[in-house]
Amino acid sequence: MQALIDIDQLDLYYGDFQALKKVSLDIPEKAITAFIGPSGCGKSTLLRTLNRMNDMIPGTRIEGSIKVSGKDIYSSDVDVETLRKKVGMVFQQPNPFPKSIYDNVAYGPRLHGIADKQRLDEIVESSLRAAVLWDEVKDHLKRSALGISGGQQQRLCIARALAVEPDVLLMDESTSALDPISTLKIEELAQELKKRYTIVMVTHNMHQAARVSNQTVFFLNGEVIEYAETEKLFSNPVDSRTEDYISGRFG
Ligand SMILES: Nc1ncnc2c1ncn2[C@@H]1O[C@H](COP(=O)(O)OP(=O)(O)OP(=O)(O)O)[C@@H](O)[C@H]1O
Repeated sequence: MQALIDIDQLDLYYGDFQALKKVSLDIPEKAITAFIGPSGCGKSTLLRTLNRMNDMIPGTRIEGSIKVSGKDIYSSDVDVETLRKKVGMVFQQPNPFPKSIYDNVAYGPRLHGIADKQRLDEIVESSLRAAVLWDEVKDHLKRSALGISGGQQQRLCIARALAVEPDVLLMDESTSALDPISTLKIEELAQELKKRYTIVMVTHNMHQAARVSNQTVFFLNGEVIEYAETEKLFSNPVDSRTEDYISGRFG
């Protein structure tokens, strides 16, 4: 598989505190890569660097490089809005806008200049279908997004991210606020989406990483300890710290 994201010797500092240390990873396209590790090991920090969400945190500094499709995303000529269109993100808590279901999905395309009603209708439908939500909401697209269930809201947030045709979908513990059935739906959805998108997910749930991902990266104190095919990492880890973590001895 070809690497879509190439992280090279990445250091990240919050002020004086170094949260990521010499992280180097190749993330393959059209597959699911899971980041696991104990609380505070830097999983979310690394995920945020991939679409420069960390730019919003004052005092953050990085060294090293991240390339997406061969292009350094921290180079001075990169337009961050364009990057975030390409590298979409879904958060831990579903965060639909206080707007209709339709307007949530149409929001990004409108922002990027699409005004034609028929074109927007098509995008809204195809995005909701891709997020496996269409059948549940198609008869009340004008209703508030805040009135649907948490699991539906999270799939709506995925549809909203897909509406701008990203290459990469970042999922930051996107099922941790959901019930088991909604979680399963998102996991099944991720399996479908990886046929078209590159997915990087942070999860606290090792079973989830083992169930859904193709590759798993284990982090400790801001460092990559082990990166392998998921099956291999969980069945035959090379590093004793990985083994201790996956067998529940710490974290
Ligand atoms: N905005 C910030 N300012 C200062 N330090 C931060 C900031 N965000 C995170 N950190 C620190 O950076 C380290 C990595 O945090 P991060 O949230 O990336 O870890 P994580 O592995 O995602 O943890 P969790 O699983 O608990 O979400 C932690 O020590 C954390 O306290």
